[in-house]
Amino acid sequence: MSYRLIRPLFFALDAERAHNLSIALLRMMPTPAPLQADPMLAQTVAGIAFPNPVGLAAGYDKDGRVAHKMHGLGFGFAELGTLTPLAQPGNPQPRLFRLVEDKAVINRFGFNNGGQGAAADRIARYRRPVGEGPVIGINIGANKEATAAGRANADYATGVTCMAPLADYLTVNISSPNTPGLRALQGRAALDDLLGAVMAARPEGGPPIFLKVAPDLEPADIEDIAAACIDHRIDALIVSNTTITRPALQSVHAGETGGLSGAPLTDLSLGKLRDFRRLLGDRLPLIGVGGIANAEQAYARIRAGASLVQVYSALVYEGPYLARRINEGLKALMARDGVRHIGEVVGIDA
Ligand SMILES: Cc1cc2nc3c(=O)[nH]c(=O)nc-3n(C[C@H](O)[C@H](O)[C@H](O)COP(=O)(O)O)c2cc1C
Repeated sequence: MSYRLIRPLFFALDAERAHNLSIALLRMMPTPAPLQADPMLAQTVAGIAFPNPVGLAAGYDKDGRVAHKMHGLGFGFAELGTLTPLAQPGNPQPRLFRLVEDKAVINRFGFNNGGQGAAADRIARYRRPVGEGPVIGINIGANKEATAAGRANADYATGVTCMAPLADYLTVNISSPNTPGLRALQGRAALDDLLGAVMAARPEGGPPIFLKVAPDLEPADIEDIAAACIDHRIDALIVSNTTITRPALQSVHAGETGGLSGAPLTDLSLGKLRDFRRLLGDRLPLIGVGGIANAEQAYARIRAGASLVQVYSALVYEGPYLARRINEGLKALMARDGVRHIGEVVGIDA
């Protein structure tokens, strides 16, 4: 059935209920056969073979309930989480808002999740050895109390130890705006301590470590983060999380507190990706996320320096087959430009 017909039913529900319904529907879907690598789109990034460059961004499947089904919708990889060591309820509802006129979302979930232990048991049931199943990233964060008490680093180290055996890659998320104090970890001294703790916790032969940053960064922050990533041998940088800024918005929910994502984030995220690419060249793979809703935007992000892209908010507006459409569209754009493999255009417009 076309998503255009079902969308009004979802939009009639409160946004968090609609989200939970979509997860419930995916859980009922049989586990799909492995996705074949697409010869034009497949790439190896940070040592991982990605069948195509379009991934599911963190936050949709916080507890790892459906990450192993997303390749059935055309996603080349799925990032689950953010998971914290201990379960926590997150902020009071309502905490998720659709800004329909703006094709945007505001959320202030605050890392609601069932904790890493429960998720680890669940993921272990569907996890396949590297190369035999879907590419799964696990995004880790710190509990609210630990962050408030200045013990966030220990939580990240715990996350690495607990989740490394189950992940193709781990993402250190220091960029959610809904845990007070979390984004302060992006400062140079704090980041050095954090990344030191994370890399020390990574087991021998463990998965690559990615770092996910906010779009609300000054040029000096960007320089510090880039330098810290190189110093600590981070494997890839994800740019970006949601913004706490409010570009001109139409929707009645524009004034809600939280992180803004979707269409109003496109240019901001693209700009920050360019800034990182300018500093880093091809020394560190970049993953572009923020306001990507079609193949043209994905292609622009890749040409600006992203080896891979991720989407979340646009799924709300465009439906579950968005990844498949972006991949088809990417191939059409590449054929138009005489490009035979996606790797040829990474950073070509940087
Ligand atoms: C409802 C919602 C929840 C999110 N939760 C997380 C999260 O737990 N961890 C994280 O790293 N990013 C989270 N994000 C951020 C997304 O992964 C992504 O970086 C951001 O939304 C920009 O992409 P988009 O414009 O395609 O949505 C969340 C986004 C939304 C909309």
